[in-house]
Amino acid sequence: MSALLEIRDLTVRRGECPVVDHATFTIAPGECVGLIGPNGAGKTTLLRAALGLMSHEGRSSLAALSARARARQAAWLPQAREIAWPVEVERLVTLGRLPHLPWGHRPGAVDRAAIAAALARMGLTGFESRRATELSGGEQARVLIARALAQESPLLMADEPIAGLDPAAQIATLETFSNLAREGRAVIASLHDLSLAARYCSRLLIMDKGRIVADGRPEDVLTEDALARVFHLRARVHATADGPLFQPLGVVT
Ligand SMILES: Nc1ncnc2c1ncn2[C@@H]1O[C@H](COP(=O)(O)OP(=O)(O)OP(=O)(O)O)[C@@H](O)[C@H]1O
Repeated sequence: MSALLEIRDLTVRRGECPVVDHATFTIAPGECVGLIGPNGAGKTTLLRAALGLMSHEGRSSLAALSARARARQAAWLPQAREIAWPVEVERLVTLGRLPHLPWGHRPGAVDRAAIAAALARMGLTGFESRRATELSGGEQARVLIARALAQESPLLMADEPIAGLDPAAQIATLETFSNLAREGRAVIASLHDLSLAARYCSRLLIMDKGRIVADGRPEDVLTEDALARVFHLRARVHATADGPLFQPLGVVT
C-alpha cells in the first residue's frame, strides 16, 4: 500500500541549531502514530514542516503538494484552539468540507453526511446550532476535531489534540483516531500522555532534541532506558489484555 506521508531527512534550523534534525519516516494507511517527546523536542515543528507550513531542508510528500491537494490528503489540527468569531458549530464543522467543494458550491448530501458523522463521532450531535464561542474550552476542542474529521482526508495530523479534554473525552478521541486507522486511514498525533499513547497508538515515534530516537510498537520503544534517558522518568510498561499499560513511578534526576 502506498504511503500517506513520506518524510526524508527533514531538517528545520533556528539559526544554526537544528530543532528538527534529519527526520525520516513514512506513514501507511492503517497506522495510528503517536509523536511523543519532552517539551521542546521538536514535535510541533516537525508536524508544521511536514505540512509545508515552515521552511525546511529535506523532503515531505505533503509539502510538495498544492494547498488544495494537501487539504484533500491531510487534515491539520493545530495546537492553538482559538475560535475567533461566534459562528454556529455546524457552520464551523462545514469548513472542513471546503477542499471537496468546487468554488461557490454549497454543501450537498455527501457533505452533510460527512458533517453529521463527524459531529456524532465527537459526541456533538445536538450542538449544531450552538455558538462555538459559547462552548467550554474542551467542547470547542471537540468541535475543531470534528471539523478535521469532516475533511475525510486519508491522513489526520494533530498537535496535542487531547490537551484540555476531560478523561472520557481524551479516551473517546483517541478511540476515534484508532478507529479511523482501522478503517484504512492514518493518524499522526503529538501526545504528552504516555499511558494513552501506549494504549491507543499502533506505533510511537519518540523525539528528543530534534531527532527521532525510536520508532516502533509502544511495547518495544517505551523501554526503561528510553523513558529514563528521554523523559527523565522511572516507569514500567505492563502488557495487559487491554494493551500496554504505562505506569510512571518517579522522576530520574
Ligand atoms: N519561533 C521560534 N523561534 C525560535 N525557536 C523556536 C521557535 N518556535 C520553537 N522554537 C524552538 O524549537 C524547539 C522545538 O519546539 P517545538 O514547539 O517544536 O517543540 P515541541 O516538542 O512541540 O514542544 P512542546 O511539547 O513543549 O509543545 C524548542 O527548543 C523551541 O524553543
